[in-house]
Amino acid sequence: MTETLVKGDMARPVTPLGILSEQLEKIVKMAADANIPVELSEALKQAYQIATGLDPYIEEVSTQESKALAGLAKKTSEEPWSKRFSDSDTVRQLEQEMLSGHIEGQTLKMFVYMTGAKRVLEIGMFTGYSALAMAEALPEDGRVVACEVDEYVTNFAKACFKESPHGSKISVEVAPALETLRKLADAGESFDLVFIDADKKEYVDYFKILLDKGLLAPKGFICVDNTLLQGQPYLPPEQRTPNGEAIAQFNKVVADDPRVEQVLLPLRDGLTIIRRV
Ligand SMILES: C[S@@+](CC[C@H](N)C(=O)[O-])C[C@H]1O[C@@H](n2cnc3c(N)ncnc32)[C@H](O)[C@@H]1O
Repeated sequence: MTETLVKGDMARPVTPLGILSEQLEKIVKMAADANIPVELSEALKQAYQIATGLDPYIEEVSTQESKALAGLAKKTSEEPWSKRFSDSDTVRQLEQEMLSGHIEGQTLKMFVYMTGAKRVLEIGMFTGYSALAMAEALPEDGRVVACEVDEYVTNFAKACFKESPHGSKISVEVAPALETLRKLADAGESFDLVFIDADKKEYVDYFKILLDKGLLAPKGFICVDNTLLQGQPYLPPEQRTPNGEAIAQFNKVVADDPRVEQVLLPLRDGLTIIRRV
């Protein structure tokens, strides 16, 4: 089984491991029709099993998501996103694969618990999975400020937040994220934990504003999603999409910035954790 998200039209692999598993599946099928040595066939099968078994196993032994999060993920997978865009309900083409999901959500929850964060900023909310996951780990007086540019998906998320006792900890700023970040900085706000997950081409700008304008609290952490972007940053540059190129540049900017230390975790599509030194 390759890593795809729940169900819905056109669910597709969106992580390096998911894509690798899909490729291995094709190779195993081709090998079955070819006259190859038994040893090669066995080695291929084992590589396929190791790759495709990893995500289901991690899911199986990690704490299950809450009912509210499971409901939100299901509702997101059932939404006809292409139609919403062609009907001009959404300002851009959104897709179910944007949702971070169980393991990343559980990881973000753990980060909130581990850091004792009280003020969380999310840049790129979509239907609210990661925002709600982090809210679940916050104390009663904790707060998530979520930046989202799309009105339709904001209303979708707000309806889901009502299904959770933690939804009231989330407030949404509906505007281009850079505008919201400048507004929050001007208001003197700062955050213990920031999750960047919006426009890949703006990642460098988000990162710089967070550090330059004091939005990141002195002992705060930034988590950045999709920093492996389907393997593109480490593939030959001619194979990269514009988003892949943007992420490759972002990763280099962070690596070259002496103000921070960071680690890129191979979780899902890549999650980089950054702190100020
Ligand atoms: C990958 S999704 C976020 C997924 C979400 N964090 C989750 O875990 O389910 C990216 C979201 O960022 C929003 N977005 C993209 N560009 C933006 C911008 N410039 N300002 C604010 N939101 C933006 C998109 O509308 C989309 O909903």
